[in-house]
Amino acid sequence: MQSNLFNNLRSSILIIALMAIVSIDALAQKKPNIVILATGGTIAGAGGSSVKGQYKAGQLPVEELIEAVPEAKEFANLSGQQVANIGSQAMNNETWLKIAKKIKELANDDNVDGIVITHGTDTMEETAFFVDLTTATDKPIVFVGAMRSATALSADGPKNLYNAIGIAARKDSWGRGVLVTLNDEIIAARFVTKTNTTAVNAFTGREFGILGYVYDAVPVYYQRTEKRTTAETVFDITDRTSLPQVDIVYGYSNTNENLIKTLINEKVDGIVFAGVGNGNIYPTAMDQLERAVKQGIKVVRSARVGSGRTTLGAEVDDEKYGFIASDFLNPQKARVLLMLSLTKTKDYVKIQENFLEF
Ligand SMILES: NC(=O)C[C@H](N)C(=O)O
Repeated sequence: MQSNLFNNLRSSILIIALMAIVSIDALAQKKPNIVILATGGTIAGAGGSSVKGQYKAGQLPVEELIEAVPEAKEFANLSGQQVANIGSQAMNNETWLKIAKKIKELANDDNVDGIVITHGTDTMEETAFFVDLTTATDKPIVFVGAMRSATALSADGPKNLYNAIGIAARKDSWGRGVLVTLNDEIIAARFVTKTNTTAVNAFTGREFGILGYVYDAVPVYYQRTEKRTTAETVFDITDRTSLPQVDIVYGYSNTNENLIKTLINEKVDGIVFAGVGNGNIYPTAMDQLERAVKQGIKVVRSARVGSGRTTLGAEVDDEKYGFIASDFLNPQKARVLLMLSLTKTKDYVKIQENFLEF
């Protein structure tokens, strides 16, 4: 009698244990839900010939991009949403806000484990940095593009997308800020920049390199950025319908100061000067930038050089003129940070702090 009771108890414990193991196993095998947000670009581009360079960006819908990587369904549940279908040379504030708001919504959705954004490469670094600074989440957000159109011979888009989905699907990618992947490399949105007009290895992180590689959709990381990204951001665009007007003026020998006069007349909110060398400025342009600051326009000194730091108060006395030094941000990225800074403050000291922290 007693041994019967003991046997019953033993078999029920066994059944419960077995059920627990089965459900833990099912949980472990649960595929992550990855959303692909498509915005256009060469990755969705199509042309008349597979061997001629001519094509049009932003032609294929997101469903076709997903159909090109059926292998990714082995490790992720995929769904797609079309936010835009443009060449990224046509990217604007309105679409930035649309993309950033959509990403924020998905990041707050418990059913979403990672987000992949297909985007043209021309302005990818700007959109990726904008999203990096406006999405408070630890979930993986991965930008991906291609240098060859979807109809080109040896198109790089499908492999890049397959890798991007793999990056977004892995727990290891959480809390690393917005990531960009092309050509098997993973680069932080904060540092990534396009440095080649046509090559498949068009992107680099300059002196900060890559965060890791992605082999057959499995990311391997070697470092992380110390800069404040995603979860550590202070910027929020949820309620915004527009952004401050910030323009870039390119520096060169004999810079035409009328370009700056025009911006002053237009009452822009900020000017990024892509200076020569360490952000240096032609004398008559300097006079106009001084005038701009006096009229309440925020001026950031960056550099046209392509690498290196634009340092505070080296050949230009920034404190005297109220200029902000861009540190390691290139002009187009300095523009993004100045725009977002201006949504929070007009204090140039605080804006300078942002350029050292973000
Ligand atoms: N490779 C590319 O994606 C270039 C294209 N013009 C774009 O930015 O949309």
